[in-house]
Amino acid sequence: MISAHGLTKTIGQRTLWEELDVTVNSGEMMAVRGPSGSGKSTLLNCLGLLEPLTAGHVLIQGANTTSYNQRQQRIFRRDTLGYLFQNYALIENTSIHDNLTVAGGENRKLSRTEKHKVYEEALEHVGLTGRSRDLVYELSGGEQQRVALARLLVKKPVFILADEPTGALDDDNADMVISTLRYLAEKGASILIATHNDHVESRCDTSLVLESRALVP
Ligand SMILES: Nc1ncnc2c1ncn2[C@@H]1O[C@H](COP(=O)(O)OP(=O)(O)OP(=O)(O)O)[C@@H](O)[C@H]1O
Repeated sequence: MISAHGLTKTIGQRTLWEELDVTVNSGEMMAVRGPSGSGKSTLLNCLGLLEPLTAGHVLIQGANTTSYNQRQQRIFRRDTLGYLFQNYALIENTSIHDNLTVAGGENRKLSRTEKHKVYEEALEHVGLTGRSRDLVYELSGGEQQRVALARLLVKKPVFILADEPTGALDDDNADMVISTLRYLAEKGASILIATHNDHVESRCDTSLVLESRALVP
């Protein structure tokens, strides 16, 4: 579960959002909506500890992540956080298999044989059975997003941030993204999805709408 209170982000003279409260229970998906520039990606980045909040605090599974030092942040990103991007964010010049090996999470403690089984199950789940030696840069966009989903299935993060994950995909691949995220929610994850897509929002449990805010004079 994520429970965040009083979130404020100011960049230069501009306050993107102020005194925001965000709660996503374990098992839930929340859509983050709002016009372009309203700060959806920035909110996700702040919750993922990729950039600092101006104010507010965040509890994830009861731990106050806002007070984490750099080492704790690294461990959080390695073990707790899963990220899904519009541009897939894979290591493009290597194989699908190699991209799964960097998934992190509890998985890294498994034996080689056990890992292989986990990878194959994840690839089967996203319709890429037997493709683990394929090179990422030779895959279509939809297939690359399936690899990114497989990486999440391998890692099983309890907190997932998805930034426009269906923005560049056709309907079938977009459905694959949402149904896989739903599967991960059913396994206990809390998920935030920044999206412009009404259909994606309709598949979420709750919505958070950010407003476009004018520049402070
Ligand atoms: N590091 C930064 N330095 C300066 N401005 C920034 C920085 N990060 C974000 N911004 C600005 O903050 C605003 C919000 O950006 P953000 O990408 O979070 O919006 P968004 O709602 O995700 O937009 P979109 O829907 O177009 O992806 C934008 O005007 C952006 O230019």
